Amino acid sequence: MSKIRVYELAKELDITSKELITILKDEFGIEVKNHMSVVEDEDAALIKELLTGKTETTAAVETAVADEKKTPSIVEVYEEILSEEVNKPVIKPKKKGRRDEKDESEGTSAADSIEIGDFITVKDFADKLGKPVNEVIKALIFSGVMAGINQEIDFETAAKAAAKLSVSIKKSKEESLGIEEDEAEDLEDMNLVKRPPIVTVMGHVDHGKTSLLDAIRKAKVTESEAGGITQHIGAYTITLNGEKITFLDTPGHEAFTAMRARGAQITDIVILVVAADDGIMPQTEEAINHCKAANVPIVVAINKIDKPGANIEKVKQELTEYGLVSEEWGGDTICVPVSAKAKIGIDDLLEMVLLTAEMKELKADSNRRATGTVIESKLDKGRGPLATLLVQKGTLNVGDSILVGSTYGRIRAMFDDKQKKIKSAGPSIPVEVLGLSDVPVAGDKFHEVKDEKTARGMAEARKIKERSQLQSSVRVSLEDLYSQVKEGKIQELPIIIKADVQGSIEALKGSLEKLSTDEIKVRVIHNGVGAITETDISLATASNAIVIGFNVRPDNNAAALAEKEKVDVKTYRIIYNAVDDIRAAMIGMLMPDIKEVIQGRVEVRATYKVSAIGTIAGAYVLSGKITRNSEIRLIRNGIILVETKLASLKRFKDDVKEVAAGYECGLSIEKFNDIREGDIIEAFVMEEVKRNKL
Ligand SMILES: Nc1nc2c(ncn2[C@@H]2O[C@H](COP(=O)(O)OP(=O)(O)OP(=O)(O)O)[C@@H](O)[C@H]2O)c(=O)[nH]1
Repeated sequence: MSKIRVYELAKELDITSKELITILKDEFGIEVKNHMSVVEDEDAALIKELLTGKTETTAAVETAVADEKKTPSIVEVYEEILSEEVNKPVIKPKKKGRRDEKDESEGTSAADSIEIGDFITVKDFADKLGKPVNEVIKALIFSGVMAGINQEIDFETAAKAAAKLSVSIKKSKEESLGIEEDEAEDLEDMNLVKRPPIVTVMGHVDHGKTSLLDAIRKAKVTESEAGGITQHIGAYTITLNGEKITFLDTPGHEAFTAMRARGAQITDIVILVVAADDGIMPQTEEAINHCKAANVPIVVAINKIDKPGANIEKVKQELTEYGLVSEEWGGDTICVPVSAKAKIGIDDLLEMVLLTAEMKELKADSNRRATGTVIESKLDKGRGPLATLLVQKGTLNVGDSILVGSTYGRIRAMFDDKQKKIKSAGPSIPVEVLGLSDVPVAGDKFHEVKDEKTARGMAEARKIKERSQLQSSVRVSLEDLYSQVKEGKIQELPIIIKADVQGSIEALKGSLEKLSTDEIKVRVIHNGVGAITETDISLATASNAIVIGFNVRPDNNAAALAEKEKVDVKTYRIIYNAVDDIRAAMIGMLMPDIKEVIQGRVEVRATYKVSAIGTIAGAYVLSGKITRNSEIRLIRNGIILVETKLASLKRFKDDVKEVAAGYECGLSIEKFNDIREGDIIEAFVMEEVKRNKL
């Protein structure tokens, strides 16, 4: 293998030897002594690619920015649109497929329908449309994308803008870079063959998810295949009676929801583990709701049947309350009694999984270009970015070029779940791959494309797009529900309800679901008693739902996550108000509202009974502040017990106006004496907020 010295390579790249040594160490994990050390040719090629890649991206961004400054600036176009709006308040949409008479008189040859590939620059797009660039940029702005004349836009963005210009648009086969996402294509395809099911294990904490995954792996992998210990790469495949099953081996619903939140639904079947001595618990219920929301079939593993307290029939009874009626009782839910510990029923369970898979007729074409999803990824010091990919269609081979989210690469090496080097992997097979330019994000899709240059070009175009669209992700919120429905962005309003008692949930659920109209369906996808938790927020993120709390509050982690993910969380004390708000939001009549602003959180650390006054709390301000005039609510285990005002606020013996975070205080609450150690007092004020005008 040929080699190049550090100083030679540095010269070629126009950087100093010292800079190159740092890059070698930090980005590739290659330690070299000095400028005379040698670098393998393959490594040198990768470094060159990395550095030129970076320069090209920067150059592309700079060109885009420069273009925006030249003809015409986006801001100018935007201002023009605004002034047009003022002079001409009603814009009549053009009839689809018909040319505008203005167009006719000026003699522009506007097209009725055009074909483009996966990506196109704004300028080329305008040429194809036969429209002035200004007009195209305007249409793009109306579809929510700010793009300069030389910036590349993808097919989807172009399609939206074209629709605004009443031009129909098709993907051209020749210009397409090879991303074949069209599901319909597969249906027509004659090459479909059976593929293994992809299974996730879910269930309540300690019900035995990990033990079951281990039991399956040990029973089936080590016994049948030489090689022994399985590496954890996020997924593994087992064989039963010549049939394969792929397990995603991160148990629990976090992984499942995280994937769905990124739009990746990879699980075909869920094994729901329920401990026979414990029955259905809150996380079992959550898992059931996750599966229902994702429309994934469940096979129930009733675990721990070796335990003296095991009661299989009781579990089946409880399952019926969630609409899962076992087969023996005339339903269609398969329940298999197992013991992960005593290794009972494992084969039965796997057979039932295969049976369920057979009913689903899972098929894929293994002869096409590979596509699939990233299961796990990490940066390995020595080997660079590593990713576990689950192939979903086609066959992935060593040497293939792939685009993964906004990273790319050429597969240098591929390993199976036993760390055995392999050359190719077909549908439903997980593989660990080497050769990506960066660490991809779990849940991202990958696509094989024709060559590495194409992969890189597309990855860079995606990065630019990501930057320009960073702000504009669509999240459902009551404030702009109406406009989202009108624009056809959503047809369903999924809601998660958390409340202090089951009775309120039932009442709220009934009233809310009755609000459904032809245009928008209101659907409660999950409900539960207790505080709003992080899991509720991640389910909301994954399902684009809003969260309604009735007499309960989000805990700290949930509040932080909701803010980060921009999930709309609304809390109410009166059912009527909740129903009224949603009804108003659906018809675009949500009025300016009074919004509460949290001032601070205070923890009760001791209580004293004083006969003339009642209960006094010794408390500590955890965050923000509390003031004498604050409105307050007393929260115990996430549930609101009372909402009222303070009767007194003291520091030592003195009455004070406010106490800040980090200080202790004494307080009593108006007409409320049941204060206990550990209670949280939330101080807030009400402020009027303007809602978005429609
Ligand atoms: N007797 C008995 N114990 C079991 C069985 N399966 C699991 N356990 C025990 O139950 C406990 C919890 O099992 P895990 O596999 O860690 O449960 P998990 O659902 O993965 O728990 P988390 O990962 O914490 O959510 C462990 O102490 C296991 O040894 C079983 O079939 N029988």
